[in-house]
Amino acid sequence: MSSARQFLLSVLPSQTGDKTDEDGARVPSVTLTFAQSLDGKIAGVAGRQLILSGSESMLMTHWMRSMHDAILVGIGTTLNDDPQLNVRLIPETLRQDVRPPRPVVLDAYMRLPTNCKLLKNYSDGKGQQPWVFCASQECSPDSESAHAERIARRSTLETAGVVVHEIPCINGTGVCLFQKLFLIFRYIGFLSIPHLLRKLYEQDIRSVMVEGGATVIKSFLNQASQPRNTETPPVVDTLIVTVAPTLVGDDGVGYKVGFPGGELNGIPKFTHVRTELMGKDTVIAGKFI
Ligand SMILES: NC(=O)C1=CN([C@@H]2O[C@H](COP(=O)(O)OP(=O)(O)OC[C@H]3O[C@@H](n4cnc5c(N)ncnc54)[C@H](O)[C@@H]3O)[C@@H](O)[C@H]2O)C=CC1
Ligand SMILES: Nc1nc(O)c(N)c(N[C@@H]2O[C@H](COP(=O)(O)O)[C@@H](O)[C@H]2O)n1
Repeated sequence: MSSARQFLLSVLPSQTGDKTDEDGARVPSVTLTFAQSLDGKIAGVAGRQLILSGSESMLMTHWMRSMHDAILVGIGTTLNDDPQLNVRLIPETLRQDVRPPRPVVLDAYMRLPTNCKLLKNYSDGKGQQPWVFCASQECSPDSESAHAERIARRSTLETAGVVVHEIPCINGTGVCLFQKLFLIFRYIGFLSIPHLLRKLYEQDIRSVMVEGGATVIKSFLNQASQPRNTETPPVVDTLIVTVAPTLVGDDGVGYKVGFPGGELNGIPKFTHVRTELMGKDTVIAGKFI
């Protein structure tokens, strides 16, 4: 067995399919993963895509993709990188048992371009049919033209081969009006991650690998920091970060953790599990507690 595969099997949770959220609803296990430079950047100036991972850790990422039912990115990454999110690097002889993962895009306003690689790969048989999660009607402006535009976008995407799922946006249910207005303003166009995970489980997704980008990483780290009762597992189970021995500089794109105004405000509790050298890169895996 390849050493990257062994590493992953030792750090990823076994897929029992019995994970539940705070309200007892079934949800998939979540792995958050990305590659960063020594100075904590995930992309170059103005978001330019950087190949940070060397061949060994990139192969590990493809093995990781093969061990998850779905690979999720935000629309920012899709527009910027035009990613494929499939399993290409595993040697042909070992690929027979690999089930291609489902590409999933968080895309509140259905901006996914119909000429993207995800759709091209699907039509060429090189990837699964992509799913877009968009904002449900109640999160969208309530005007006739906005309604018509939503229907038109959905129809364009579906005709191009996308499966569109509607879920609510972050709306501050259960908080006071002031906080609610703050949340709606701050997270405009952000989909509710608890609703996303439930919907994914309903669609037979038992494990999801979240690849980024910066905004999505912050959202999932924030979810991992949410207070919960002791029996409920964290929303994000595993964090696997590839650290490349390179510096990008202050103009590169980093990711943020937590919120100002409190030492541990929004910073999830994390415990180290294993570190492995893969070629030039260091791959660090840990769990949230
Ligand atoms: N080094 C690495 O491993 C990776 C680097 N990247 C880089 O990240 C950059 C893209 O990052 P971003 O622009 O921040 O885009 P992103 O991929 O994080 O997408 C963010 C967008 O997704 C939508 N969204 C809907 N619901 C959301 C939610 N609950 N939470 C967060 N976003 C939600 C919003 O429109 C939001 O603006 C690119 O430069 C790309 O190259 C992306 C993935 C991995
Ligand atoms: N593991 C890893 N290392 C890097 O150096 C990266 N830039 C990324 N980026 C992620 O992979 C997506 C591209 O995937 P495809 O090769 O097109 O399948 C990119 O959009 C990021 O999500 N990851």
